[in-house]
Amino acid sequence: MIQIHFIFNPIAGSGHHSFSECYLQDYFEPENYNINIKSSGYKGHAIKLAEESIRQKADIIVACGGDGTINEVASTLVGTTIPLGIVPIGSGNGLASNLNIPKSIKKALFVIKNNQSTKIDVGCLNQRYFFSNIGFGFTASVIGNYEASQKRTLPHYVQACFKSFRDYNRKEEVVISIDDTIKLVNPFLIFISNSNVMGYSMSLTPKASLKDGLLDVIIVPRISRLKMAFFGFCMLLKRPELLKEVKCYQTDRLTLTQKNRSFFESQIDGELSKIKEFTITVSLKKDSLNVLV
Ligand SMILES: Nc1ncnc2c1ncn2[C@@H]1O[C@H](COP(=O)(O)OP(=O)(O)OP(=O)(O)O)[C@@H](O)[C@H]1O
Repeated sequence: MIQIHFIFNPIAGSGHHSFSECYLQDYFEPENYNINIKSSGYKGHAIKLAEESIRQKADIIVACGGDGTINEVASTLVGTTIPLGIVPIGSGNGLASNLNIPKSIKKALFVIKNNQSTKIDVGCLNQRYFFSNIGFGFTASVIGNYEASQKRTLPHYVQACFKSFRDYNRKEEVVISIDDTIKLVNPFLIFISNSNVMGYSMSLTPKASLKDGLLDVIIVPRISRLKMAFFGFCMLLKRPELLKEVKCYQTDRLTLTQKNRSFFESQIDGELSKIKEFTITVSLKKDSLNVLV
């Protein structure tokens, strides 16, 4: 008997999805599968639910939600042999897009049933994991405004971008050490990605791969509002390098040190996070998560 656990975020995306045992039994027949459905009740709850599923000897754990839910569930599975299934019912669904997991729930369930897994790299920010991307500066500001809107839809994401475009004016100096290069930057944004999709099919790192053992890094220094608007346009074209100030790197490790503050305002897989450290190390664990694709 296969123990399959579904961890479902009821507020992900439109917030209109629900999963019943009866519905899932159409895909996972009761003769072969024991279905366990858990609903997360608050931010971070999916971590506890997934840890409980591991103790309950789940054979497959499925994250039903967006990149935030995937982050919570997958973080407990790094380094284990338990495969992660994904039903992408979030708003951005960056990781699922990179993995070509269909947005149709029915098709995503068939992918899980098919039981083909692949190993992907996992990003580490100090002690935390990320699977899609992390960002500082403007990208964290956008996520802050997006979360404040309390709605997880594309129009609210676009509104959050415009609000940050209008208001964002932070001055911070960060020392970045990548491979043998050390530089002091006053960034508009720093974006570090394992995946080639940010969410909503947009990308700042179209060449990133979940399997290449490398993180793709984009650093944009402080620029004028006109250039910010041009950069937004380049992002829609998936050609961020068209702005000449953009610096792109590929590496498996970098460190960021704040010059004047004792914390980093960041987004981790699309969730706002304040990191109370002067220095952070970002690295990669190669092939450390099994995902059903
Ligand atoms: N019952 C709940 N009430 C409030 N927040 C929740 C609840 N369950 C989970 N969360 C939180 O909701 C946040 C958003 O979830 P998730 O990322 O899955 O959806 P999304 O933002 O719509 O999708 P995406 O990240 O792909 O855009 C996560 O931080 C998660 O911890």
